[in-house]
Amino acid sequence: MLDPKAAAEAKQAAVAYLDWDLTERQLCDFELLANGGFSPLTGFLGKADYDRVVAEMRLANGALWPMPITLDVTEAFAEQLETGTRVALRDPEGVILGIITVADIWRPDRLIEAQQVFGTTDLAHPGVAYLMEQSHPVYVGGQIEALALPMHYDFGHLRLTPAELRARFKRAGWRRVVAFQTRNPMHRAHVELTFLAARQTEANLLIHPVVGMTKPGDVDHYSRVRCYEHVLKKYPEQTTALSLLPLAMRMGGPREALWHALIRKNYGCTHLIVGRDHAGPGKDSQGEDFYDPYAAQEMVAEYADEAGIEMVPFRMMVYVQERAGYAPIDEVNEATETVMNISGTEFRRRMREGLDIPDWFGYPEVVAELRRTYPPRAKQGITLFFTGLSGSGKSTIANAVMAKLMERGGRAVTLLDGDIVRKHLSSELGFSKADRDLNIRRIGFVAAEISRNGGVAICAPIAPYASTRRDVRAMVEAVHGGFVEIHVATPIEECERRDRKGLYAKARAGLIKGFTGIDDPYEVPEQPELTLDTLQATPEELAQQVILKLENLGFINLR
Ligand SMILES: Nc1ncnc2c1ncn2[C@@H]1O[C@H](COP(=O)(O)OS(=O)(=O)O)[C@@H](OP(=O)(O)O)[C@H]1O
Ligand SMILES: Nc1ncnc2c1ncn2[C@@H]1O[C@H](COP(=O)(O)OP(=O)(O)O)[C@@H](O)[C@H]1O
Repeated sequence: MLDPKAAAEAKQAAVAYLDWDLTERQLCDFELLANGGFSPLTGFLGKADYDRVVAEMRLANGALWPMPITLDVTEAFAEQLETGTRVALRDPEGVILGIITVADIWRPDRLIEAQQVFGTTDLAHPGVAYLMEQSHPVYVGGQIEALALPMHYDFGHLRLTPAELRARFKRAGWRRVVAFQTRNPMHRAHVELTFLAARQTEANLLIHPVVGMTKPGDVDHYSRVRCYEHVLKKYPEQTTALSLLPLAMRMGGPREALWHALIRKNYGCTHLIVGRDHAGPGKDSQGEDFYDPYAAQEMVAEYADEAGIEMVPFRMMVYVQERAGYAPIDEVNEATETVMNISGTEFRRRMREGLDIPDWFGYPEVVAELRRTYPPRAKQGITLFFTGLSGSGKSTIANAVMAKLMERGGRAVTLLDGDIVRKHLSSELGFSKADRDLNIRRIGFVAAEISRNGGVAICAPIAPYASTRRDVRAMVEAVHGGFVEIHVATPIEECERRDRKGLYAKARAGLIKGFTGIDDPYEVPEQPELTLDTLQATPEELAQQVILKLENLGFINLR
């Protein structure tokens, strides 16, 4: 980090530089480059460092470093760069955080990078998927000058930098510190295993959860940190600390575990707990593990001397009924003792369905916290997404469903009818594919916000393209809302016969071009939650079908 005077001068000079808006991942990487968490790195990797890191887990000078930390940019941006160009790196609000002096510009072979770093090119691996689908094609390497650390307004008191944490350990006389890495909420088993690890290594304990980017679908960090704060109270204050790590994980298994060890060393730790399948990416597209579950432990143990930090293997802790307490699984006699455990998948299922979580598994405060964040379906926000041809009956049925939901009460209901949206939100848009897609994405954005806050969004556009509908589903599900796609499957002949607005006649006469179903496509939904036949039932009956489907899916509780 530059001192305040130098930073002010650098900021002045940066007015003349090119600007790059850091992506979410780059922002995380920048923070650890700037605060020393990624020491010995002092910038985004250049070509020679990158090549050797990818091939051998070492920088060009031989220092151990397993993960490529690169600044990926677009082709258009790269065209403006040459060696020596200085670029201002900005956060999403436009604040200049640092300056990179470009040393290398190259186009990496991302298949080779994926294969070497993750051992696979399978897109089911989140690290590979990010590399292939989200990262930009050109890499830029160079030293950075950091002017400021990214601003965080949440949990500021828990975000200690490496220097701050080391100083804290020093003040407290903590010479041995074992770090616990996690991206999940902590329950009793985690507390027991960290206790055990700290006791066995005669070390103090740092709970060091990742709050940068973790695996897509993980519990968001706000909720997790509130859980960690509850859990912290279970530990003796004198020997336990909690601090948040703004790392962007790659889910890279063994390489990632070694990377975690080097980072924890920078944060002043002497030991790292490495679990079974540490930083594991989940299952591959064949349903198999990507890595041997113990490869991460072996990797960290192998390089422990060079990394300057010891590996503490995490032993799976299970609840033993006869002991009314936890024990490492390898110390249990399964012939005479009853072992109990709830897997992560089973835990999530119980939360989703509002089922009981026993006290032996979770702390009631933590479970209550997670229930607030992940309400059961009957309390979740939902998006009802009607799709179908013009005149198929979307608005009519949507209005009837809205009335029935309002009559029940409970959730706030918002109707985003095609016509209303076209008038207010998308008034400047026409009916080209690009305009229709943008229109639907806007509806999706609003619906996701409504669902995020526990309401019901009823959408009724034509939405003719399957991929756009899929994107909207993903937007809603990303904020833990329920998505219910309802195909109003009225045949075109019937829509045309009704021709409520006279538009089909105009389209047939060639007065409207690109009319859906006439000379513009409508992709029939392949797996909607519900298909409605308007030839066989009245709007009222169809609305009632929608209500029953919502009950069947658990989104409303008629009892
Ligand atoms: N070219 C063309 N194709 C289809 N529809 C047309 C077109 N031009 C105007 N309209 C009128 O616009 C309404 C459809 O708007 P949407 O926002 O639902 O369409 S889309 O989802 O963005 O494709 C649609 O309203 P609904 O009848 O309520 O579906 C039509 O009245
Ligand atoms: N079973 C039915 N369900 C829905 N609408 C029907 C049905 N039978 C006839 N209709 C008529 O079809 C027309 C559908 O128009 P609308 O709801 O505006 O469709 P969209 O919003 O899909 O363009 C209305 O005039 C409605 O009265």
